[in-house]
Amino acid sequence: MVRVALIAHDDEKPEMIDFVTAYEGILSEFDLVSTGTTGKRIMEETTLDVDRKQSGPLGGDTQIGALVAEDEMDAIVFLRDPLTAQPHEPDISALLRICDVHDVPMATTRTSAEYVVEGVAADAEAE
Ligand SMILES: O=C(CO)COP(=O)(O)O
Repeated sequence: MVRVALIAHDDEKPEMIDFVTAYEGILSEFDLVSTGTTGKRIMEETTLDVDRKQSGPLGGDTQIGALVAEDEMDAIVFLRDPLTAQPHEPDISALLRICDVHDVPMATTRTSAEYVVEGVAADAEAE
């Protein structure tokens, strides 16, 4: 099963909902994990089921980073707000870094999210 994390900062949550709605068919085949508020929104507004971790500022990015470190994630969609400083910036940087260390693809924009999700779906299909 393909394992994908879905994370969005507040300004990007509408974009995340739009993205997961458009890709609901593909994403419904995946094991999904999310930070707290993003996951709540996704479950309220789509039929997708996600494993909700803590909200980002309370450690959700760190929990997802731990899954990456344990080789339990195949891809991350992280729609970051590039224009607003976050109180938990060190946690966000740590998640980016651990994805680099383990070569786990991370998409930080809508278009890159489409490529990454389509790519991991195609890989799964080929296996
Ligand atoms: O802050 C976040 C990621 O850094 C997202 O957290 P929430 O999904 O709980 O809003």
